[in-house]
Amino acid sequence: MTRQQLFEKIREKESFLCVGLDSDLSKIPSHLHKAIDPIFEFNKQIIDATYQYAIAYKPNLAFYEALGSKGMESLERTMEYIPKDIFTIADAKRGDIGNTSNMYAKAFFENMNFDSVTVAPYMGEDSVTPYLEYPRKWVVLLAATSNKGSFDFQELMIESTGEKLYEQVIRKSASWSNANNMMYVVGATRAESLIGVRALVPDHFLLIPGVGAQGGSLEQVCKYGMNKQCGLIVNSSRGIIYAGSDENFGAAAANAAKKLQQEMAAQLQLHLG
Ligand SMILES: O=C(O)c1cc(=O)[nH]c(=O)n1[C@@H]1O[C@H](COP(=O)(O)O)[C@@H](O)[C@H]1O
Repeated sequence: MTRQQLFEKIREKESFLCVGLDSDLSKIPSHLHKAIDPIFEFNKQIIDATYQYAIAYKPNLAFYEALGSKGMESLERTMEYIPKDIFTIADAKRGDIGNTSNMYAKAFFENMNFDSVTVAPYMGEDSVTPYLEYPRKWVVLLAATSNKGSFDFQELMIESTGEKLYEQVIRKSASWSNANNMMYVVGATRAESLIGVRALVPDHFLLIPGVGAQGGSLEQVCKYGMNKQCGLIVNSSRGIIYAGSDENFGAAAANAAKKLQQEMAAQLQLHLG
């Protein structure tokens, strides 16, 4: 999917909502355990319930890998089920030497047909560029993450440049070849960081996790992070998929997604008209 197609989808649906499929056997409603593939059954009903409000789905690989080959089958079925006009993010947070990254890129882009994959920048340019060689596919690079531990390294000041480490990550990676195929992760829990991020990458899309269960503010994220093409994909996982815990979980998820979508429509109106 191209940047323009993504923006058109956002306009059409008046939404920049990504539903995170962090689907956990211990949290899904108990009646689903009777199904042949409970995780797929759960995802299917979540997708049916939220599709009209969302522009993206983000399966978090940890939740599937934890279940071994059965989990990978659930993921494959889920990927087949997600409508083709929806942006997909493999939340895998990979990062390795170049020839291994080639294999990860093949796995996520060719084999599983994801539109994008989350990648950790710690190993530098040659660990990221293999993913960037795929036209219409995206790297979502971790920059300023939403968790408390993000302060351990990402906020460290680099004396020679006077910038924080995560700002260096963004500045440097934005100069790599095919960097147009890059998005950056910035946590909603640190919305004010978006001012500096936007100064570095005014046009790139940003993936913003951390609204909902982690308490980030959508309004603040839009105030500091929205650009002329919206430029934001805001994820909520637990706040949507576990909004309900019984047979009516689909309706509860739909309500939670609709509420966020309506807030997003108002923000799009406010900032883009
Ligand atoms: O890369 C991510 O998606 C991610 C980055 C980050 O900084 N913080 C973060 O929470 N995430 C992911 O976003 C999702 C957030 O889930 P909820 O807190 O339940 O909405 C999880 O799948 C996390 O792994």
